Amino acid sequence: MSSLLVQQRSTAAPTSSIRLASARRLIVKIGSALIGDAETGEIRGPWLETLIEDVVRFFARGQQVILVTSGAVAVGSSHFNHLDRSLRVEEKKTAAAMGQVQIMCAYERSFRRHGFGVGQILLTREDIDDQHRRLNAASTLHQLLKVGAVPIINENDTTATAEICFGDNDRLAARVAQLVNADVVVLLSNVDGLFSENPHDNPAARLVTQVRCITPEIEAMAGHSLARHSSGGMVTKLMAARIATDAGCEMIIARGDKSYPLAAIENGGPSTWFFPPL
Ligand SMILES: Nc1ncnc2c1ncn2[C@@H]1O[C@H](COP(=O)(O)OP(=O)(O)O)[C@@H](O)[C@H]1O
Ligand SMILES: N[C@@H](CCC(=O)OP(=O)(O)O)C(=O)O
Repeated sequence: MSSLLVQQRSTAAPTSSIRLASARRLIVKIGSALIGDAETGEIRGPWLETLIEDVVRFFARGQQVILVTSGAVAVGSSHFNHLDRSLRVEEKKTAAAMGQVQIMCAYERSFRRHGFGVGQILLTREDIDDQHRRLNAASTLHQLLKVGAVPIINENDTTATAEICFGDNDRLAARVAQLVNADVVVLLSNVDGLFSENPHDNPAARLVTQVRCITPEIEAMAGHSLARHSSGGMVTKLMAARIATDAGCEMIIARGDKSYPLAAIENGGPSTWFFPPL
């Protein structure tokens, strides 16, 4: 791998802090494994509270944050624990319908403690592809921010079919960034960032800290996910990076499962930054 692509963690620290603090509008995407406990599917309430404290701190500095959250299926699947097999499509949709209420209640309760309201927006790819629907979604997002409410987006898993679904919230987050001219997309995941190969397959894989061009060499590093309720692995994260950076937006992949995940990035924790083409 080119040495240009792999840089030391220490050089990223001040940059991450300044870059995140100077973003006017950020999209923060939360992967399924962060919000729902992998075993029980229960919402990781104490962790969520620390994420919300991070987000509230960003708003206090005059920044705007839009959340894109996964986890409806992971959390709602606990209602199907009696089935000793993976869920069928219609069961997943049902799990999503139930889990979505649970995760939104948790977000709402947590933000309310800090004096913030929330607004739920459920989208499919059609909603973003169609100009009228896209403009309606954008208008609602802007209005929510205007009244000081935090927009919380997920894919509309109930109505999405194979033809019209994103299937993963990585690309949805990037398309939302494009829609609202965000400066940075943060994908909070279960790994430190993009590695030279899947670190679960090879513990010696190296973290790529900066990507300035998504070359075939970079694409070849990305594999799929083994996690039960996750969708795209690194493959869809790279697709998201292409969408975001082509729209002039920076993108970060970082591990989000520890407390205060955004502060961790600002403090120079490991991550991969993708930059728009020069
Ligand atoms: N090159 C790679 N670098 C890092 N992770 C990789 C890579 N290739 C595949 N993966 C897998 O992608 C997973 C992250 O994607 P995913 O499980 O879909 O997360 P999320 O639920 O946050 O979207 C990692 O846990 C890892 O198993
Ligand atoms: N819309 C689905 C999320 C699908 C998805 O992208 O999951 P993930 O790969 O964990 O971000 C849900 O809420 O369960």
